[in-house]
This record gives sequence, C-alpha cells and structure tokens, in this order.
Amino acid sequence: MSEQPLRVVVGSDDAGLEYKNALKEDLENDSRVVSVVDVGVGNDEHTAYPHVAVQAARLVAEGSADRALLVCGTGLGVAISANKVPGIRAVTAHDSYSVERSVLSNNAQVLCFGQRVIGLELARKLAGEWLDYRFDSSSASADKVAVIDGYEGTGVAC
Ligand SMILES: O=C(CO)[C@H](O)COP(=O)(O)O
Repeated sequence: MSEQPLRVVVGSDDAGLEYKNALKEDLENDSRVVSVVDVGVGNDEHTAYPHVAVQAARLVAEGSADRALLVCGTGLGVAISANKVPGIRAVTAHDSYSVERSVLSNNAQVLCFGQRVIGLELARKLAGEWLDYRFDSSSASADKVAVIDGYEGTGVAC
C-alpha cells in the first residue's frame, strides 16, 4: 500500500534561500508530496530566521501541513525556533541515519538543514529519503515520544 502523500512547508532565511528554492522545486515535482507551501523568505527579503521557522512550525502544529523543511546557515537557529511551537519536534540532521531516526525514533515533523554546512546535492538526497519515512505509532519509540510531549507545558513527564 502506498503512503499518503505529504503536505510540506518550506522556509528559510536569506542564508538558506538558495537551498530552500532548490528543495522546494524538488518537492513540487515529487509524487510523494501533495502540496508545498513556501513561507519565505523571497528574493531580497531579510526576515530573521525565527519568524520564518515559527510560521512554518505553526502550520504543522495546527494541522495545515504534515511536515516542514527549513534552511538557515547552520540549520540550528531554525530548529531551535521551530521547537518553541508546542507540539513541534524539529531537528537538524545532515546525515542519512539521523534523518531516518528523526522520523522513526522521534516522530519529528520538521527537518532543518544548514546551507553553510552541507552540499546541495546531499541536502536534496536527504530530503528525498526523508519523504519515505513514516512514524509507526505502535513502535517502541512511541512511548518515548509521548514522554517528550509530556514534558511540554508542565515540565513534568506524564
Ligand atoms: O544559521 C543561522 C542561524 O542558526 C542563520 O542563517 C545565520 O545567523 P547569524 O549567524 O546570527 O547571522
């Protein structure tokens, strides 16, 4: 049975613009993706990365999108910012195994890349692999993700 196609949000600051545009084009031409929403930045825009990351993460948290792919210079600032949105698990991952586990272990909905850290072709390959993974809510990892969620808000794990 084929997987449900994904609704993906893309976003970047000016340091990640080139990769964001390239990844967006890949996603738009991928049959595993049903829609792509670009929350910026556009050319000659200099919005600070936290604004873009939080906007993208909010779309995921409210259920308007399934995942977000964010790019800044390092991939760190967008991840930190996206993680401020309740319900969001955002990671920076620049290798194949971490990208896989970000979904299968952590049920992360947001993947972040650093344009100044990895090559474009690696970023494109990793984004392509990412689309194939789906979290298994009956897996042993599910209880651990629930513990993460339990710490949210209350600071006390359920
Ligand atoms: O990488 C960034 C944030 O993690 C961003 O693209 C650049 O941030 P800066 O070094 O503060 O300009």
